[in-house]
Amino acid sequence: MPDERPPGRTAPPGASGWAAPFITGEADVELTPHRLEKRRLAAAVRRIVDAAISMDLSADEVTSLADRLDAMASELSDRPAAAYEGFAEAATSPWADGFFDRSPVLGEANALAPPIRLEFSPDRIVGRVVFGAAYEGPPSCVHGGWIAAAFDEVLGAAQSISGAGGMTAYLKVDYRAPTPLHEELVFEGELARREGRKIFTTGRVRHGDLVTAEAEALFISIDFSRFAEMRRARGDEVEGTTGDA
Ligand SMILES: CCCCCCCC/C=C\CCCCCCCC(=O)SCCNC(=O)CCNC(=O)[C@H](O)C(C)(C)COP(=O)(O)OP(=O)(O)OC[C@H]1O[C@@H](n2cnc3c(N)ncnc32)[C@H](O)[C@@H]1OP(=O)(O)O
Repeated sequence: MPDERPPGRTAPPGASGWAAPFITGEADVELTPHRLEKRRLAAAVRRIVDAAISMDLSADEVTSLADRLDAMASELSDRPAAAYEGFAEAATSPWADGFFDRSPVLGEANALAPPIRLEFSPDRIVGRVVFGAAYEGPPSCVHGGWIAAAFDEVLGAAQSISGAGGMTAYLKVDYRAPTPLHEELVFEGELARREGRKIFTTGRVRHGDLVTAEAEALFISIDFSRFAEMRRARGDEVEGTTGDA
């Protein structure tokens, strides 16, 4: 089991495999005021993105808003990027900010993320989300690439039910019916089977009673020292390796 948890995170009674402590440990990471403010900042940026794509503005209003936001963006991009720790999906998440805050799909502190809210149970992962205007593909429908990204994440979480975790080898999506924007969607993911390093998962997304897409994905569990290598390549200082998945 990798030993990259922050100090103080403990596995709950009965947890097995490396994944369960990571997932259930999410709740142990303190929601500090700083972390909550990062989430609030991302939520504000998300609203700006939504408004920028949806609002009916005159040309002058567009120019005025673009000037103000452009100035703010310049101010921010002049600041150096902060170093962060972690790996893989956690790589997008510094430990201090919990496991998923920076995820591009789940991250409440990442304005790019819709975000999807995951619920973990021993046999199933459920992800709830409302995609806004910025995610439009066909008119008033969610872009298929975002549906695939959501499945990658939900099935990526479902793989951990196997007690191991790794990278997506393939992801197949069957789009059955248009998936609406601005409506609650419920993604589900389960472990189908594990054969050695191969972890097979299946899932679907529902809008009410209607299944709008189904998916299957294969994940290959990997030795987490490979994440340590990727982090070194990124320029992180990484001590030792992290053990097997
Ligand atoms: C990220 C991990 C986090 C885990 C966390 C879990 C809990 C957290 C909860 C929740 C949310 C987070 C969830 C996030 C999820 C997002 C994940 C992504 O989006 S990952 C980015 C996209 N994927 C890549 O970039 C992979 C790129 N590919 C590779 O690096 C390699 O190809 C890799 C690691 C997949 C396999 O390479 P090899 O060298 O380790 O192993 P070889 O020997 O090639 O394959 C092993 C076996 O698998 C089969 N295999 C490999 N790829 C296959 C394929 N595409 N189709 C069928 N079989 C395949 C092979 O034929 C082989 O089978 P035989 O042992 O010979 O029977």
